[in-house]
Amino acid sequence: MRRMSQIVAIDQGTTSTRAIRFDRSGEPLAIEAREFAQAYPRPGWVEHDPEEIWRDTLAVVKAVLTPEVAGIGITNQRETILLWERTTGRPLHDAIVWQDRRTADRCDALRRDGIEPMIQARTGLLLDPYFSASKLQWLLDNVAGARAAAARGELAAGTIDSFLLWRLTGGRVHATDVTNAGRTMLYDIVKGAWDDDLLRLFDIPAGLLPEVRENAELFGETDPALFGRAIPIAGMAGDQQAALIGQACFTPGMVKSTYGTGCFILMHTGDAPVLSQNRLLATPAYTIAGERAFALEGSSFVAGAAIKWLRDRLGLITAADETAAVAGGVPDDHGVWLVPAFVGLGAPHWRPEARGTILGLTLDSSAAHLVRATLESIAFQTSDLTAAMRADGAIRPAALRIDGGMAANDWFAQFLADVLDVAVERPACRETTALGAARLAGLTLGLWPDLATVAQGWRADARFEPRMTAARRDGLLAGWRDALRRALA
Ligand SMILES: Nc1ncnc2c1ncn2[C@@H]1O[C@H](COP(=O)(O)OP(=O)(O)O)[C@@H](O)[C@H]1O
Ligand SMILES: O=P(O)(O)OC[C@H](O)CO
Repeated sequence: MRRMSQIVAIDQGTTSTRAIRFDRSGEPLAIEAREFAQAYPRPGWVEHDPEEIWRDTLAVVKAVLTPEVAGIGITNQRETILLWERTTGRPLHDAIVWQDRRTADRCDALRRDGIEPMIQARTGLLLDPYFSASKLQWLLDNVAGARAAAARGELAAGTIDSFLLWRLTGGRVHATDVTNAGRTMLYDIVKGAWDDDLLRLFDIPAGLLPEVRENAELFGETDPALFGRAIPIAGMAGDQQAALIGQACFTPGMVKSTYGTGCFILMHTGDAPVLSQNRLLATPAYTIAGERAFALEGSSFVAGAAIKWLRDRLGLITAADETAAVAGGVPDDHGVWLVPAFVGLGAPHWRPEARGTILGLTLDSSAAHLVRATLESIAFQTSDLTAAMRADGAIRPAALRIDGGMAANDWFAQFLADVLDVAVERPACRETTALGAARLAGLTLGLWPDLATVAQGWRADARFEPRMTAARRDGLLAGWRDALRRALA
């Protein structure tokens, strides 16, 4: 019999569902991906069809699965929430996606009631429709029959990890992990438990929620009817925390930034949460073998989504990877500024009502200037987040480790290093999020003995040193602040 020494990671992201098979050295051997539909039923609303996500998950896992696979790790877009029937597994409604702003008024009302300090102290989060709690309350209040069925104990709620785990185990396991629980706004990250006061505040019956587990443990086994055998599901984490693990940021002060649909920068802060004074989030980074780690997070909602918008809505490019050459083909942005507040602004502003803004157009502004301004804006947003981290006491990191779809863009990576005045490193394995989920499952199954061994497996393939003059950097950042002020006005 061949040795089972490979792991399949399921990476259920905002725009695609992927499965990647990794070998014992953390090398990706096979990858299968499916893009899926984004539904925008009203302005500011974003939904996903859970059945489509499930079909894609099955298809991508089947495409990469071999007899050598010892286990599965799951990582997922965070906060996105749904309700399903316990008996049939049938979702009651489309999943409400993390970008969805429909509960902005509810969050405003709670802020006016002075609830935010209590929420921050317990959950590390700030009052914003981004998190799951107000979305779950919306589902219970607006889907016909949902509240009554929940009261009868007929429903389960969960983030996408939890839904996939339920389906993969044939409806036997209703669990989540500490990183996903930490994004619901219903979980006390210090006590490590669902919070009764928050459940009451959002009117959510405790019986709806999954059991919360550590990140590297046996969550269950796949229903043999799905893949022909029972495969252990041995690791789980939200995608940004999985990327932190895939980037081997295991010691306080290490920092990674992921540029997928949005941009999420996480700094390891050790074994206790650091509550931000500068509108960042404190969030569980991972719990492994009883050891808890926390992170300080800056979340901005739009990164690659802006590139997708240039391609799909404006038609200025035909493929995302054209943007590097287009931006590099003009000497500067020609005074064009874009503030990518397409779904409001996340950290450190938290303004759900803000909308995208373009400034500084003249008759000789070109498509290339707008493409360049879009890439620049994503680096400027990162700069605002690292400035907030410094204001919270973080020391300047030795380097910023980047990943996600946009990290492939050399022009962007160089501009980011220039604007931050920090070296930017890109790992050899670009599928960092999936690698993190694979590492978790491999730790459970004994493929890797500990985090130190995992850290030895991290390699950079490119390093971008800052080379912009301070005067130019300061000028650009002053221009960005002015554009932001106008977008927020
Ligand atoms: N070379 C590139 N330059 C800029 N953006 C890119 C490039 N390649 C991919 N992207 C963007 O990255 C995003 C996809 O990244 P990915 O990490 O797969 O996202 P997600 O996990 O959120 O679905 C897309 O929005 C795409 O527009
Ligand atoms: O789909 P991504 O990779 O942009 O990640 C989404 C985040 O988890 C949202 O919090």
